[in-house]
Amino acid sequence: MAVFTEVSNTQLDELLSHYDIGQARSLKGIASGIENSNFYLDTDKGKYVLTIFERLNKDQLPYYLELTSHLGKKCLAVSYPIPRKDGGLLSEINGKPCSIAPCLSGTYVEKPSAKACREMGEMLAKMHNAVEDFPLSQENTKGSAFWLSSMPLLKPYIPDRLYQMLEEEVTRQLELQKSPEYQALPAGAVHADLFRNNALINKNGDDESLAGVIDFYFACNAPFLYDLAVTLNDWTIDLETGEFEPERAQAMLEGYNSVRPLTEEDHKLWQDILSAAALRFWVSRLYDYYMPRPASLLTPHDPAHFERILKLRRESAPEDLPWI
Ligand SMILES: Nc1ncnc2c1ncn2[C@@H]1O[C@H](COP(=O)(O)OP(=O)(O)O)[C@@H](O)[C@H]1O
Ligand SMILES: N[C@@H](CCOP(=O)(O)O)C(=O)O
Repeated sequence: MAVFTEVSNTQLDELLSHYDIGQARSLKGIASGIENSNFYLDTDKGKYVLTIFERLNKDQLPYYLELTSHLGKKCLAVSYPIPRKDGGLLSEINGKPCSIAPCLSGTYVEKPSAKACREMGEMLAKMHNAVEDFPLSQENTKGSAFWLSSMPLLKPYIPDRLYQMLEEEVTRQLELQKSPEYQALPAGAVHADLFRNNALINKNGDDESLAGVIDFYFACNAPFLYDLAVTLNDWTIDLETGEFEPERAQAMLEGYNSVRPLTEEDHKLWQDILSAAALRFWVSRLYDYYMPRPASLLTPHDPAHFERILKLRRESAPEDLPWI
C-alpha cells in the first residue's frame, strides 16, 4: 500500500490543466514504494507517473527535482519532473507537493544479470559525468553528521561489541574524510541509494536491460566512488552472505570504467569507501529499527545485513575486492 493521498477526478483535471500532457484517461495507485503516493497516469498523449510527496515539503524538493531534470535533459533514463506550462517542476494537490514524470518501462529484478550490472555501471558513470555542470549542492542527510547524532541514541539498544564496532568505524571514516586523498576524490551530485529497487529493468526471456533509475530522494553531493560502492554493495552480492559475486561485481565495475575510467587514487580508497557505504546503511537501518517513525507502515529493513557487509569489507584482503 503506497497511496496515502487520494486524488479526485476534479483535482486531476485541474492539475493537468497546468501541463501540456493531454487529458486524463486513467489514474491507478502504485502498490510499491514507501515514502510517497505514486500513481500510473495515462492520458491521451502518453503514460506518466504522478508522485505526491508525503514527507518532503516544497522547500526540500528543488535539489532532487532540479537534479533529475538536469539528468533528463541530458537524455539519461531517469524519472524526472515534466515541466508545467509555466516552467515550474512542482505542483500541489491537497496541500501536498506533487510532480509528474514520464513512465519508464521495466520492473524490479531481485538478482540482476551480469549484463544488467554492466549497464547499471555504465549508467552510473554517465550520471556522474552529467553532473559536472550541475550547480546545486546538498549535504548527505545520512552522512557523518547523521552517524554522530545517531550513536548516543543507539547506544542503549545495541550490544557493547556492536557499539564498539560502530564507534571504531565512524571514527575511522571521520579521519578518512579529513584526509587529502579523500578530499581529492572527484565528487558531485550522486544518487546515493541506487539499490536494485530503485532501478527498472526490461526482461525479454533471459535477457535483461536497464530501463531507468528512480527515487533520487537521498541524492546528495559526495564522492562518485561512494555512489559506485553503494550500488555495488547492493547489486552484486550474494544476498545471504553479503560476499561479492565476482562475475556480476566485475561486470558493473567494467561498465563504469568503460565510461568514466577509475583511477589509482580511487583504488587506494576503495576498501574504505566500500566500508563507508556499508556503514551508512547499517546506521540508517539501526536507526529505523530502534526508532521507527510514528504510524510507520513499514517493516524496518534488517540492520544485520549491513553489519555483515561492513565486517566483510573491513576484513577483506584488499586484493580480494573486485576492481578493474
Ligand atoms: N518514472 C517512473 N516510471 C515507472 N515507474 C515508476 C516511476 N517512478 C516510480 N515508479 C514506480 O513506483 C514505485 C515507487 O516509487 P519510489 O520512487 O520507489 O517510491 P517511494 O519514494 O515511495 O519509495 C516504484 O517501485 C516503481 O514501480
Ligand atoms: N535502500 C535503503 C532504504 C531506502 O529506501 P528506498 O526504498 O527509498 O530506497 C535500505 O535498503 O536500507
